[in-house]
Amino acid sequence: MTNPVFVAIDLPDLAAARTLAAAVAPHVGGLKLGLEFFCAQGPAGVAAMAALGLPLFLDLKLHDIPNTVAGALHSLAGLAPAIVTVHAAGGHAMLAAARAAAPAATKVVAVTVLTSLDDGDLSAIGVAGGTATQVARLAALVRAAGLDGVVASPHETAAVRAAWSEALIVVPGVRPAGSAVGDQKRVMTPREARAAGASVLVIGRPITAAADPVAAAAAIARDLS
Ligand SMILES: O=C(O)c1cc(=O)[nH]c(=O)n1[C@@H]1O[C@H](COP(=O)(O)O)[C@@H](O)[C@H]1O
Repeated sequence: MTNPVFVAIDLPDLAAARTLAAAVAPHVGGLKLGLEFFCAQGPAGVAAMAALGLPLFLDLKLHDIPNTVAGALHSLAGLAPAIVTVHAAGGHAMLAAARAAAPAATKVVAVTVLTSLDDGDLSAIGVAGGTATQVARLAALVRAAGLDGVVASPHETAAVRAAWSEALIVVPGVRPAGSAVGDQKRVMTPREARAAGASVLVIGRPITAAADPVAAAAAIARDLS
């Protein structure tokens, strides 16, 4: 079975990112590059990381009017990432435009409710009903717009899987027992998240901030095998 872990290389420096990614590569299934790396290194940096040969998840969480999101995806097309992210809250037209603009081989997934938010945070931005209800609502919207899947926390993964069996469910908020939760609010262990139905586990600091990142990645891979 393929390793479901995409390690989040949240670093601004290309040399450091390459060194870390190359070291943990034997123990992960892919690399995730997000805003910290992209804002510092841009598409050229992404291409340099792609040269390491692992599947690449480009997490830019695009959220704008449909024309702009489509344009951003056209601009990224040469990178041909395995997965890209947009925000589900951008609405049906934006989601459909994103899918249409991305290369066919790129999976487009939409972030539902960030794993750093809880029910109180949602209420503070005017969303009533809690995280589970909001994730279910947005996952249905994402599916109707023709996307490949969603980003959701481990807490909502089983419900999304039950409602949408073929979805690519990308799951951050993953914490091996004993690792610091940090700014994440809806978390589970790697095994629990996979058992709930996750397709991809996004894991950053429990690997990258560990005293021994290679040992941390290897331990997670062993635990999942
Ligand atoms: O889209 C994401 O990858 C994402 C969505 C979400 O709701 N929560 C979330 O943490 N992420 C990303 O997943 C990674 C989690 O990193 P750690 O908290 O260090 O494991 C970060 O790169 C976040 O940008």
